[in-house]
Amino acid sequence: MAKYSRVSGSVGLITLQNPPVNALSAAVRQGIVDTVERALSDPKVKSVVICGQNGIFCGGADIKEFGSNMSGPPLVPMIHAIEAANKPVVAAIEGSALGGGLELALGCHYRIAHSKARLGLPEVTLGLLPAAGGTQRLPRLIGVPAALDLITTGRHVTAAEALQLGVVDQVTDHSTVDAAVKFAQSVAGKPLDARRISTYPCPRPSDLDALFEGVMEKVRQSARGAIAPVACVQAVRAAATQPYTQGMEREKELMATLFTSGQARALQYCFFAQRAVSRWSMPNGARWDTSKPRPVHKAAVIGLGTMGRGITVALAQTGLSVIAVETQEKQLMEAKQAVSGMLERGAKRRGVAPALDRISYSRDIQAVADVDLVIEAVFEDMGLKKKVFQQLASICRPGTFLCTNTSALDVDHLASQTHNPELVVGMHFFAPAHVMKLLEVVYGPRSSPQAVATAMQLGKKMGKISVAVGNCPGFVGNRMLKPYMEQAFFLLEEGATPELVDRALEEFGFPMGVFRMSDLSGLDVGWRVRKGDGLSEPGAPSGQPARIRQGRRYSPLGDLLCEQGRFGQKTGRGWYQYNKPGSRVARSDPWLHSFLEGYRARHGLVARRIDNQEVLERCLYALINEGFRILEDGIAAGPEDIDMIYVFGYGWPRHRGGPMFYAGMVGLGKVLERLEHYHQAHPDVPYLKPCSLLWRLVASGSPPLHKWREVIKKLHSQL
Ligand SMILES: CC/C=C/CC(=O)SCCNC(=O)CCNC(=O)[C@H](O)C(C)(C)COP(=O)(O)OP(=O)(O)OC[C@H]1O[C@@H](n2cnc3c(N)ncnc32)[C@H](O)[C@@H]1OP(=O)(O)O
Repeated sequence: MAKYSRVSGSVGLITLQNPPVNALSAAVRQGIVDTVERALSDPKVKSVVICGQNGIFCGGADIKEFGSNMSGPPLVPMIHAIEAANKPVVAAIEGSALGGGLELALGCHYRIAHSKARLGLPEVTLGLLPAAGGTQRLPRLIGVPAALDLITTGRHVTAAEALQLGVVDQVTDHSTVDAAVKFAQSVAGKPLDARRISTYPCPRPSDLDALFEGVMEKVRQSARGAIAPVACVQAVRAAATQPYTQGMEREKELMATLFTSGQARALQYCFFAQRAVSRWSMPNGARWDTSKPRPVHKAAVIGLGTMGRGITVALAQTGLSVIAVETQEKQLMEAKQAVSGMLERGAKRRGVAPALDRISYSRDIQAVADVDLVIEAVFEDMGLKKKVFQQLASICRPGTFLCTNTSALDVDHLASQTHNPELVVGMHFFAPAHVMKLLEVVYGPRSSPQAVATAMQLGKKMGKISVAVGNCPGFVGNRMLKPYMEQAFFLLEEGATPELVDRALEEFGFPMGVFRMSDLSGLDVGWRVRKGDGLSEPGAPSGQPARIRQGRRYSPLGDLLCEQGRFGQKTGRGWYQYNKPGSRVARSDPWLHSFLEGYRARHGLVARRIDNQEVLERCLYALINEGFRILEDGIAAGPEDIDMIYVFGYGWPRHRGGPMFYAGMVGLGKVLERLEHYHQAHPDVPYLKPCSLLWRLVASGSPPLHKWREVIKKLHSQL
């Protein structure tokens, strides 16, 4: 909808009305067409202002409409009609002007923005391109390199940057609508020919071919198989090389391919899933909308290793007072220096003052007595964590939330060390904690809804995508990683190389394959866990075959590498070799290849040819199968939670939507059939046995992902 009024005698004021972001739904587009026509035909109106209600200009096309048959007036002719108007039209931009919202503003003759407004063409993040003339008008207005940057990254710019680039004509700190109305009065009757961006020649850089080749190369590398960024470059190239009308044709043609693509569906799913995970629920019925978080002003971090330092930085940058505790003097000094450095670098990047004085450091754990919330981040050792929790229980004032940063340990067991287990939750950060967007908030059976709500809200304040999950070994992310890595090890035993497995996964879109990732995070991390689980020697009972543990197939390859001191990048050797310890450039290692050959020979294994499809099916379907088990167990409330954990924490390519979405795209029947096939071939691998929820979903006709919760509910009610 759009409201029309006449203000200051001669200005037609059109207000977009579609809360919460004034998205350009069919009704809004119809409203704009009608009100523009009305303003242009009213002889008393000399100029027009377009604004949005509730302090936001427009969040772009209505993404919810994309899946359905789009009705109502299309954007392109609507914007052309505005640009062609014989009365000046001014866009008054408050809040956001994004996507179709900015394209609408680019069709206006003038743009005035509030200093706090943000502008951008984020269509690429939804698997699309700005197809309402954005790829053709923006380069004509601000030049090809700047337009390429905004369109291929989708980044939002501040009003100040928009002014500097020439996207807007004026920035105000006061009422944008008042400023726009005044401005509209001042330009009434003035010639408009020079204000119609589509008529501008596109500035043609002298090194056009080199420029586009360079950008295309960069985009291909960072897009990891995403098609929209490539199409964006092609569309802008059309603006730079062809007349406007032909450029618009090219824009339309490219958009037609993107619009119906699986990647666009996946990315749009991610947009909504990212928001849906904040509406958490627990199996006991507690929910985000009925649980009130408690404010947290002062927090403490215990243990200043890599994780503790990152968490301290993230809390301080959020504006909290932080008490950072490390009992070892040397560690404390090193941590203080490292944290200050991280804060200073972050502040420099964001153009703000570093939050150094928000942190006080102490060697004495008693210093945390009066904080609202503690995050324990000591070494991943249950004995040590238990001791810390016992201390915290006696030091902290009543009501203090006690959180543990653990990647796999039993949160409930830690809660039992305190007098108030309802105040205990897990906060599983990902390294580096001040950079990575994911936070798993882990509730135990005794965690109170308020504790969960408080941790979720704190995560949000820290700029994290927080996902509430139940307590089980590995929670969601690491639990699903286990079958994925296990399959990768088995593939090596059967004839693959780390290079082959990694290449298949990287071509799928992961930034790093499983072995390069393992080298980066350190092979000793998994080794320690396997030792703790009694899997790796010497915990395993003597006399059992080397490749069987606890009655199932086991690959000791990772353990054998660790026994050789090959911990990955930090030792300069792992699944690959590196120039020196700490170096990041992985090189193929002939030693590893002959080690694998020797290993196979020792165990009577005959190497066979393994192709990309098998790598993907075995690694990914085993991981997905565990995802279904997690849903079945009620550890994650819905598939969106799992998908966002994988997209934000584990490098799952966003344009593939997350593992559960991907399973739906592949077809649940196909995933089931391939798992059955592999399980028949490897009956000693329980992770390959399709779980009952997958069977049930297939039996109920493979419903779309948004209907899975109904099937899960039914399954739970029958248990
Ligand atoms: C014909 C094809 C043409 C395509 C051109 C396009 O315009 S594509 C769309 C391009 N626009 C965007 O990508 C903007 C998406 N929105 C945002 O980035 C942000 O929502 C915002 C506008 C910056 C506001 O952020 P804020 O944090 O304040 O709010 P939320 O993100 O939580 O959003 C509030 C609710 O509004 C829903 N929503 C937001 N944008 C749209 C949209 N364009 N279409 C439909 N719905 C949108 C969002 O889902 C939230 O809804 P909830 O139900 O509360 O989750």
